[in-house]
Amino acid sequence: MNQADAIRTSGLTKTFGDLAAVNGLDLEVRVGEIFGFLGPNGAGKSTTIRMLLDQIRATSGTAQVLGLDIRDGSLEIRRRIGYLPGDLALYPKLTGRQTLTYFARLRGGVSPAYVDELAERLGADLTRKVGEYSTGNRQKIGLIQAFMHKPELLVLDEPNAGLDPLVQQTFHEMLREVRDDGRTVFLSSHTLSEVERVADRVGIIRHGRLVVVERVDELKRTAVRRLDFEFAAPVPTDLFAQVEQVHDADIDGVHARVSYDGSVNPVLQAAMTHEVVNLSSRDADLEEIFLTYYRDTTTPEVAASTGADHVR
Ligand SMILES: Nc1ncnc2c1ncn2[C@@H]1O[C@H](COP(=O)(O)OP(=O)(O)OP(=O)(O)O)[C@@H](O)[C@H]1O
Repeated sequence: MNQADAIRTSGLTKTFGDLAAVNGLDLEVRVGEIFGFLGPNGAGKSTTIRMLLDQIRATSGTAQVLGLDIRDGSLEIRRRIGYLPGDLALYPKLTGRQTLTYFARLRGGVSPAYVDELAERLGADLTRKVGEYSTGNRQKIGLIQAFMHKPELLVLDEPNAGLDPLVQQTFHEMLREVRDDGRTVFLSSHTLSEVERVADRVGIIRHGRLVVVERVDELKRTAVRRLDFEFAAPVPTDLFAQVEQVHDADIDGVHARVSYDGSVNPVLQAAMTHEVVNLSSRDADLEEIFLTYYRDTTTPEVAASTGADHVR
């Protein structure tokens, strides 16, 4: 194992009956990076995390977290990481403060002053009973307990749930500080915009398989680009149908919005068969590349029966 890997999985697989929730996952998360684990609902993100934390057993494959085998080293792994589960269960009769004190006692080595600092930064109300909390405040308690012992690795399952934009900003600052400290963040999300803002690299998972791992800046560089045309007269709706580089062409009379990748020349050549009066291009948009990987929204079962499981 590479010393620089905080998480490494090899052929990690979990099946539930006929369903391969996670299918042959090969993943490397490096020490000191913020890694975004991105995929729509049901893609296999939580199942992966639960295997890494030994909450469920892999059907096959192996994995190490902080160099430790996920089965043999599970106790030490839990001690050394901070974890925010997707379905955080809290005792409703305790206040936020009592809840955090309880977690801190279980862990040991937590500075109360640091807990206060985190609570203040996130604007968490620790005085009320957890049962009376909003989703956002519950999430803040979950984040504080994950961060409070300054773990080497943070594993966060959908951490943004219920956080308002200002708190999200603070939370992202906290993630960057963890990275600047040489520690690692593994962040699962189905929201591209969240991951795009904060992650160094992303892995996109779909139907239990990793379809791409890439640096965010590189994804942006190679992402789908957009040209908006205005023509002198209405153009046929299939004007770009033969252009291989074109992903989508939305043509409405004299206006055409075209997304493409690769060379722009064939796109322009097709457009120039008509009189162009205006042309604007837009920067690469990660949302579009994300959609490229998710173009097929059919379920695995349907995809298997129609053979429509194409990832571009
Ligand atoms: N205990 C289980 N028994 C049966 N199927 C399960 C179980 N846990 C998860 N699954 C299925 O495995 C697939 C992956 O689920 P998982 O929760 O890992 O997805 P996810 O990417 O985390 O999505 P979400 O954001 O909705 O939590 C889904 O089809 C889910 O229904």
